[in-house]
Amino acid sequence: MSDFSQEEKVAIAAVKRASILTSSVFEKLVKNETLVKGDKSPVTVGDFAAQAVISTILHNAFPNDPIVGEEDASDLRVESGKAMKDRIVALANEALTAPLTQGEDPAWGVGPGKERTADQILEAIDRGNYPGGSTGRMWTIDPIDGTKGFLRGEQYAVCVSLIVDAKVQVGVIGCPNLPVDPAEPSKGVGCIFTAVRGKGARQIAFSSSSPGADGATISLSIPQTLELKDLSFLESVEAAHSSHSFNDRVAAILNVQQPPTRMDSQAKYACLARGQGGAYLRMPTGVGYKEKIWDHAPGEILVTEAGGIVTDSRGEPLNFGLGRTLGENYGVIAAAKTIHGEILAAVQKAQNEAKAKV
Ligand SMILES: Nc1ncnc2c1ncn2[C@@H]1O[C@H](COP(=O)(O)O)[C@@H](O)[C@H]1OP(=O)(O)O
Ligand SMILES: [Mg+2]
Ligand SMILES: [Mg+2]
Ligand SMILES: [Mg+2]
Repeated sequence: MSDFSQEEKVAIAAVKRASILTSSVFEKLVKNETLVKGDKSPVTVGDFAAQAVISTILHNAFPNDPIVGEEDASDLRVESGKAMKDRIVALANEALTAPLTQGEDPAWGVGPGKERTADQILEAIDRGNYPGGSTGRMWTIDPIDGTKGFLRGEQYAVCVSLIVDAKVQVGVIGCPNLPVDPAEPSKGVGCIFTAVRGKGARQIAFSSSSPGADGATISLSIPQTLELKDLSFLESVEAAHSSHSFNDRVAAILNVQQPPTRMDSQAKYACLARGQGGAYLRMPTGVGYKEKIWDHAPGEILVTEAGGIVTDSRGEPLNFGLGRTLGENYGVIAAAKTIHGEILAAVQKAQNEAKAKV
């Protein structure tokens, strides 16, 4: 059985190249480079180009593995999408052809001379159309998680995971805008979080030449001594994505004294894994939205490997084998092992109160 070290290495390289791309796109993003998708959410040239880069690298390294990616290229295949398509092809090629860095293998389809045609870039984006399921290997890609945070210049994440028989085995999350050291934000931003099942979770600073090379890699573990009153719930910035008022009620039940920490994207899972906040609560707003597997698979393994527990509000593990979504939305509760049970009980109490009101 594979120890998944090669998969982790490839995923880190893919996330790093895509993160450099998205950072540079933000600096140059112009108004006509964002579209609104059918579900009203925004998508930028950065989302499409980053998915093309990650999909190309994964496909070169593991040609038989299917991919569940957030984006598809249909809006780029029509005449009105031509200008965006040209820009995306240029951005993806810039990222794919950048010089090799330590540990990268030209067989992954990267390095000078590895330009792709426009058709190959669109094909790479559309390779993310796998419907998911409960058996076999599959990768997930969320090229920009928290696109609204990205557009505000705040937190977003570049997210990749490998799922085998419905269980996440590898998760990698790039956070280009996240301080490397939360205690000293002036020290610089940009980190990659990575976890392999049974092998722990680590943070690697972007500035590091390669994992472990220069002391910029740290092992992550969630402190198990945090008291409930000192929690600061990690929650979405966007009130439409998870219920702020429900979290306020849970905080009151637990006598939490700190205000919540609002942040976009799976950076919330990453911060929890390195000891910030103490818990991540994501309860549905009641509009029937189904959570996507690419929005939780990397975060689930990262927090679990750092010594936390991730469940839904029934206390069940998240089910990554139901297709592209997690199925009916029972919310997400992630916290240190020592306090997860108490938070879960408070969530269920708040749910019962809400039910009694209707
Ligand atoms: N109504 C919704 N409820 C929950 N999550 C949503 C909803 N609409 C979009 N999302 C997704 O929530 C994630 C961001 O969560 P957060 O707000 O915590 O950063 C994104 O993947 C976003 O999708 P999208 O990528 O299409 O924007
Ligand atoms: Mg999106
Ligand atoms: Mg997302
Ligand atoms: Mg996204």
